Amino acid sequence: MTDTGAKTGLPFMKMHGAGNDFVVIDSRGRGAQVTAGLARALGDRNRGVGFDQLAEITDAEGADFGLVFWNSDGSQAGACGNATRCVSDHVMRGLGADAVSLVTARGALRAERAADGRVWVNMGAPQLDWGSIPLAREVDPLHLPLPGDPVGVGMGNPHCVHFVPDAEAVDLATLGPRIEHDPLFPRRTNVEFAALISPCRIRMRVWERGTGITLACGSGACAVAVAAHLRGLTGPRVVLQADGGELEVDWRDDGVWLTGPVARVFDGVLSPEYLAASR
Ligand SMILES: N[C@H](CCC[C@H](N)C(=O)O)C(=O)O
Repeated sequence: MTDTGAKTGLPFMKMHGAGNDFVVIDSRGRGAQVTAGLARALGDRNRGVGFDQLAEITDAEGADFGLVFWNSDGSQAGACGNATRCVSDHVMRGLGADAVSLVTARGALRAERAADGRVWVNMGAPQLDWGSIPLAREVDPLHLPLPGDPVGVGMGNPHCVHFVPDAEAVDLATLGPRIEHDPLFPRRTNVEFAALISPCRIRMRVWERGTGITLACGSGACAVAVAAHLRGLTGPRVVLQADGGELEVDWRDDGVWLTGPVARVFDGVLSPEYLAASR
């Protein structure tokens, strides 16, 4: 019988990458455990555990593992760079390896441990055509027809990147949800505000679709780096200074590589009563 945690509860890990925080549930060998209802309940920072994303590790054919991502509003996300890095670190430790292959909604990805302990993931090529981002109609993603002349970038999930002189001066809590729900984005969007510090350093702040303001966003960092390079502001390699720490992005021929710190904070067990009430 599949273990659903009804008797013994459901183990989880709490992790973060540059303050972008995650609950991770390992469902390998027992089938999917997470529902939209459980994601919403667990995402509540008062009545659950609290997270920016919930990542569920699954079995995957032809790869070391699979990953499914949930936002705290119960919606799914096609990509999550920082959770991918955190979970890859955990799986590499288990395997005693310095590289792993994984599968997400985006397709096959690869992650590697760097000599300094940070974890790289190749997030794949950016999606730069309006249909794949996706946008509601055929417009130029490099100059979206919205206030502030933002750039649209898909990294397996949609991003709307604004370049501003001063990221601190942006009213993210007001603008973020307004742009997230703009009709130009049929699946809503993640929203970034970025200020150029130098040709290899950018200050960024992010409003995440389905979650709100977060301290960092890996796919968002990739989207900002891609947008900045396409606009001729930076080279292909850039450091992104998020609220919770630094991420580094290197846009190479084989994809957009993202690295940064990873941390496993604690392990816990969701009680059977909580699971019964939340699923
Ligand atoms: N924190 C994540 C991105 C979450 C994106 C999610 N909010 C979406 O709906 O696309 C990251 O490190 O890439």
